[in-house]
Amino acid sequence: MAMLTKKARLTMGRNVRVAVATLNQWAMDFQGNLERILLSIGIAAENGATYRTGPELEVSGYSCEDHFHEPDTYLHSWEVLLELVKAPVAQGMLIDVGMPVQHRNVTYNCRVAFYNGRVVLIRPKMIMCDDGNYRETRWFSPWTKERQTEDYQLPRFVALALGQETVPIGDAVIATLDTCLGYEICEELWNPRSKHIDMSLAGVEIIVNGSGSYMQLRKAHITTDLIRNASYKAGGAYLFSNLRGCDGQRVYFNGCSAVALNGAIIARGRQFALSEVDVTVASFDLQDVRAYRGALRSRSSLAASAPTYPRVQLQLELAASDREHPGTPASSPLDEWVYHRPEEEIALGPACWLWDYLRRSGQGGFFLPLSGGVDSSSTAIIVYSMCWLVVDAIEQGDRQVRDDCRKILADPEYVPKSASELCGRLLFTCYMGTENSSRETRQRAVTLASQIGSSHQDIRIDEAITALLSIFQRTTGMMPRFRKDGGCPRQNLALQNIQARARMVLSYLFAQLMLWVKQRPGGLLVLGSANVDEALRGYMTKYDCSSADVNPIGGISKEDLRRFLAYAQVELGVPVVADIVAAPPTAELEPLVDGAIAQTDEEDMGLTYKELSEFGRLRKQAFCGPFSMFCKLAAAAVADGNRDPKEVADRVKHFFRCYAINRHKMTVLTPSYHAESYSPDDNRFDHRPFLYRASWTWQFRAIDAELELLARHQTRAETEDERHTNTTAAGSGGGGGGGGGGGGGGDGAINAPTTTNANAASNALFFSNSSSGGGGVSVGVGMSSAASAHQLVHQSSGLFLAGSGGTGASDGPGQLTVGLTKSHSSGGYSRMHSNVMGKIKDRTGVPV
Ligand SMILES: Nc1ncnc2c1ncn2[C@@H]1O[C@H](COP(=O)(O)OP(=O)(O)OC[C@H]2O[C@@H]([n+]3cccc(C(=O)O)c3)[C@H](O)[C@@H]2O)[C@@H](O)[C@H]1O
Ligand SMILES: Nc1ncnc2c1ncn2[C@@H]1O[C@H](COP(=O)(O)OP(=O)(O)OP(=O)(O)O)[C@@H](O)[C@H]1O
Ligand SMILES: NC(=O)CC[C@H](N)C(=O)O
Repeated sequence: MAMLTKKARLTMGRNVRVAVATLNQWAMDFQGNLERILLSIGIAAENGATYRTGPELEVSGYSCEDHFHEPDTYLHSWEVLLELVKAPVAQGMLIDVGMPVQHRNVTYNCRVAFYNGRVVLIRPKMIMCDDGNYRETRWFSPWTKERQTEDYQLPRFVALALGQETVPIGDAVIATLDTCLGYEICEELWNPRSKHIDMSLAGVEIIVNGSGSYMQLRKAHITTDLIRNASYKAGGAYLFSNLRGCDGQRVYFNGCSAVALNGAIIARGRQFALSEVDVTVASFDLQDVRAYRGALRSRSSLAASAPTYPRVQLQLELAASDREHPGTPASSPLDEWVYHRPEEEIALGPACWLWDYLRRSGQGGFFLPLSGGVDSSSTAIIVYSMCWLVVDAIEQGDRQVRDDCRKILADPEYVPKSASELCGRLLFTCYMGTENSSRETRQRAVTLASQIGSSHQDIRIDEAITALLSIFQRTTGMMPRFRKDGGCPRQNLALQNIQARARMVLSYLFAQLMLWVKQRPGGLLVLGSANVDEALRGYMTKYDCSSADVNPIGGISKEDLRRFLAYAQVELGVPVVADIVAAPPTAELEPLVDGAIAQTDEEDMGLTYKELSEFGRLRKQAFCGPFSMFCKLAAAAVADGNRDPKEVADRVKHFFRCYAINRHKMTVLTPSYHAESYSPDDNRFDHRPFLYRASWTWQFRAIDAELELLARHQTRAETEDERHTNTTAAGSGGGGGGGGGGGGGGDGAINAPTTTNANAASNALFFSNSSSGGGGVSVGVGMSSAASAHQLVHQSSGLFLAGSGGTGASDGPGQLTVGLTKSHSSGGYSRMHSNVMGKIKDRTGVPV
């Protein structure tokens, strides 16, 4: 007991209690943004925090874009800041907010810190983000004067109200009486020269990151890994605060605000949620930072010579409340952070984004043309998932969600009874059959609607199509015919497209009037449901039902949608999904043959959805033109021995031809939720021309030359192979191929070939990861004779093996990463292909 008391006394007075806010802000909504920031400050105060931080550009909203060129945006941001500085709830706490600031005619993306009625520091972002959907340098300049500050002249109305003329702006940190705090704004963490490194070496103990990081499938682990690693290597506390939700653009900000201490996450917020304000509070002992850093000897010797930072001195103790009311326990490291699987991310992310879109658009619900196929069914189920989230939030007492729901439904007393009951009010689905529609799809649509509770209609649209065609016939005297009736491809296609487009026209009619029919005010948003692969290939009719108001699945691949549906079948209880997934995707625009579907998407496209995903990733993530895409795929095909390079060439050419012909469709793609890193959305994410020479003459010629070269290599290899086989048979007796893999012994052992594959002779290297020795490697080459590692390295112009013998690596000891480059005398190509563990990933964590 005596021991305990002593220990408690020793740890008293050094615990800092901090709050990181997750806010669902809205670009240009200064009123709403102010209210949400104030609410977060209030919650931080209630929880005893002495410091509150929030997301990037939280005052104006992140996605103001060209509004950042408008002086009004800066004026209104300062007006909001003044309200915050003067707010009673903000007194006694160190607070910073993200907002745009103009200084000497240059605009910066800043954090503005204030304390007890004074603005104490403006820290501009020093490394901007221009990847993916980001375009920060279009509006902001980075602060480039390292470790320097200048005087910022506060706007007159702020200066007069606060009695303060200037504040330091620049690369400085804040020193309180008991610790030191510095800023690293969003991309500064993602950059190889992260700012936390120099700051932590200079003794900054708390690193604060206000972010605007958006969701992409399979990306959530990255921020957490970066934060954890930053605080693991540099020691100290890392406070990460992110936006969440749709703030007026195609992206969904990712939440996941967190606090890390010395390499462990000690508090975290949710990734997906409907609530507008979440505050994550954590306590940590400053002495733990000092102890951890002191024990890192290599860090200490670097820190001893690290240059210092300008420090803004504040007469404030961050641990004051702990000293005054001792006994607050420090937060413990959390158990492992469990990430949502991609199918869960699809169930939650687009659902939350749709909710924000719906409530902020002022519309009364959604209208969805439901075909009973994978795409429109996924869209319907995402709306259903949204209804689950809404019901859950209301049950948890979220008044904002309840009020938004009542406003959308124009029913001031409404309380939802269940997700499907709410879905019946919010979602209007419609099957629009023609004589080409099958009984099965119609039935699936009806069943799905009944299982999720949507308000469903089943209509025939043949009359409309006949009417449109008769106008054409009356005018031209000609009537197009389907292929099966002797029509040419042009006629066949025109007859398909008229059905698809008529659906779009009818969709807008129903969307506008269905609430009138139900005697509710307002209209419905039309939902589109073309997936990312169809867009990439252009397998869709321009201005058909793929043209809508918004599309929750436009950034998601068919493969991922299938996974999502399998998940929804079980988790959301929609049994009909099993039939929907099992059915072959079809447009049902050509006549049925004996009542059965005669047209399938994959046959029509000449490509499978799986191939489209692969091509899409290579085009966008690996930045492949036709030639290097062919080289990569041909190398893989040769290595696997399962496909002829000529066939690969044909498919790559077909893909690029279709892509080029249809790229113009991307210019009118329905705005969709950004989810996939290979999205072809040309609004922001994938900037390309929309008028191409579709024959790709130069590029395809290069493919043909490479094909020829491969064929020559193959013939030579086969001849050599034959010669070696004969020699071996004549009595050498040693080293022949065909041994099993994995024979690596001690560290770095490189063994004899493990595989025989005549096809692979000139191209393929096989690596296997030894489990028997740390970092043991066995290498096999597709030649039947024994070859030494020396030879291998010699034959390939570059061969990289990275073996880790460390313990505790996520894939266990002996993990390997292998890259191979090989030059051909004819101009050369390179590959990064043989990745044993399948672990080569792009920046977003997607295997490439
Ligand atoms: N470079 C360019 N810039 C701007 N516009 C360009 C253009 N090239 C052609 N155009 C115009 O584009 C139009 C042709 O495009 P569009 O009318 O869409 O027609 P189109 O692409 O020829 O045909 C539609 C395609 O989608 C398939 N489809 C239809 C319906 C449903 C589904 C499904 O998802 O299951 C698939 C159908 O089998 C066919 O392959 C023409 O008006 C043409 O003049
Ligand atoms: N019979 C139909 N009834 C209602 N809507 C339809 C019908 N056929 C197509 N649509 C709408 O047009 C969109 C594009 O049609 P398409 O034939 O390309 O379907 P898809 O992209 O394969 O999607 P799905 O998997 O939903 O059939 C569909 O997602 C759907 O919203
Ligand atoms: N706003 C930013 O600086 C974005 C940083 C980072 N690349 C991300 O995706 O989160």
